[in-house]
Amino acid sequence: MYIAMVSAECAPIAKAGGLGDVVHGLSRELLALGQEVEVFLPGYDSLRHDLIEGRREVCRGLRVPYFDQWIDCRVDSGEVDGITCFFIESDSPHRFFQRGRIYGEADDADRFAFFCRAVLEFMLTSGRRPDVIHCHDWQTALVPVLLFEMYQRLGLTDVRVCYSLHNLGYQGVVGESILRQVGLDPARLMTPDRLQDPANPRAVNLMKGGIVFSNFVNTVSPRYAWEIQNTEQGMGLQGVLKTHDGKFGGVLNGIDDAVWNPATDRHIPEPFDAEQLDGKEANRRALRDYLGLVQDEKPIVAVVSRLDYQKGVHLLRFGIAHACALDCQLALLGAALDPVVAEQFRRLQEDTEGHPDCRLVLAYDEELSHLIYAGADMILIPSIYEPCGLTQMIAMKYGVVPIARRVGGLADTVFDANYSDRPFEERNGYLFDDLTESALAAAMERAIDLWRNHPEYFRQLQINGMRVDRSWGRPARQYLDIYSHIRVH
Ligand SMILES: Nc1ncnc2c1ncn2[C@@H]1O[C@H](COP(=O)(O)OP(=O)(O)O[C@H]2O[C@H](CO)[C@@H](O)[C@H](O)[C@H]2O)[C@@H](O)[C@H]1O
Repeated sequence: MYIAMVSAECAPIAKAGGLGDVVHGLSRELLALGQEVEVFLPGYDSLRHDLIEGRREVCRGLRVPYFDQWIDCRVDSGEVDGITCFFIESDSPHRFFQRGRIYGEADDADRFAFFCRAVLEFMLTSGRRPDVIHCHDWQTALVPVLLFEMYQRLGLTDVRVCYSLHNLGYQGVVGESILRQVGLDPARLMTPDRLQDPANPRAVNLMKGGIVFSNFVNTVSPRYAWEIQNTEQGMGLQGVLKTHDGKFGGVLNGIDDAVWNPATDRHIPEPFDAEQLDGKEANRRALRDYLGLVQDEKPIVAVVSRLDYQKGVHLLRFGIAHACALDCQLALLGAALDPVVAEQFRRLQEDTEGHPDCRLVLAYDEELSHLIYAGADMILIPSIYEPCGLTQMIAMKYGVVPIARRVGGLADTVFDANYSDRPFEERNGYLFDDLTESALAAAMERAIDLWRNHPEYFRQLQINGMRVDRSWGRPARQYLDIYSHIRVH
């Protein structure tokens, strides 16, 4: 089968968060299963060019319609970890993808709408006829709309679309001129059963369009699939997801075990695995040295997160203080896009400067994240909502015990040490329900108490988490079933 991944991110060359990991890990696994996979990305200037092999121009002067004009594009191809990627760059004063970063620009919707039209135009003119286009999140939601409203008639006849929702907090709600930009007719599409936003009848909801026009829609865990159909977590899209229930499901993400494997990880000083957990000790020491924490036998509580509303930033701030109050060591690695949140954490960083047991690194640093996972004992994940969450899965692979809120994919992967109905061998962390400081504090106290007073049980929790197969094998086969189900032949 020929699968075209269309995405705003692909790790490690263009990653802002978990979406990049998923596109990379799933594509690699599909290739390993003998499928033909190509990934289509914007040609950002911020791409990690050093990690792209054999980059070359494959198309110049691709005319992509834009309102009643067109913009010339250039398409390059290159290999990333054996995956063939195409990079679409616009040659116009808009400099859509020459902004030094992936997201956060005032015209993000225009940029990605343009990308959607450009990808289809490239497929059409280069003779590509994927069996399935797999799109991700709001940025690529216009692909199925354009395909069914326009490109099927132009020649992409038997192409079908699988659309994955990674985060309903970003739906792409914008003015209707976005439709005119890509050549679609607002009068036809601005209806309650198509692209009209459920809350604002004058606005377009791009994610809703992706849901309506795709052949199959999934989100990234079964629990989040249920939550977004049945609770406020749907953020206004509950109705449309219910309407399209027959083509909707949850597929739990995997993690790439070539990247996230403590036995082979090149970024950590001492390899270890579930059978040789003692190897973790050298990594704990290395982490303390790297961050300038004192070498003291205290539990290391970590945070590795985008510092975003979704991740429960107010509880993270409380958790940092509480870990210190409980005489633990604290290592935070986080980056904030929102200036208010960035300022809050910058102040916290200032306040904790020089503290022997507390270090906040406010940056995006992939390598340091490996060392933190390898050295930490526990990780805080107090998310307000969590479609799947890779952090807890990576952490557990490295013998880190998650302290997480019971939502979305966290509820599907973390099983409470004390209160789970699962056998002890499957329990691997601590959960809390209420979005309150006291609920987080109680879970932290249970975890820290076990670490201090029953180290042999704590070790067993670590091992339970490490033993679970979280590779892409199973999810990739589930996606293949979906693709086979929707493809034409
Ligand atoms: N400052 C930093 N430095 C280095 N690395 C950092 C970092 N901050 C975060 N990371 C890394 O980024 C990834 C985060 O993945 P998540 O799935 O937890 O979150 P995200 O919300 O971005 O993804 C969204 O999409 C994914 C994929 O579907 C869903 O799992 C998730 O629930 C949804 O919110 C992890 O690999 C983590 O190690």
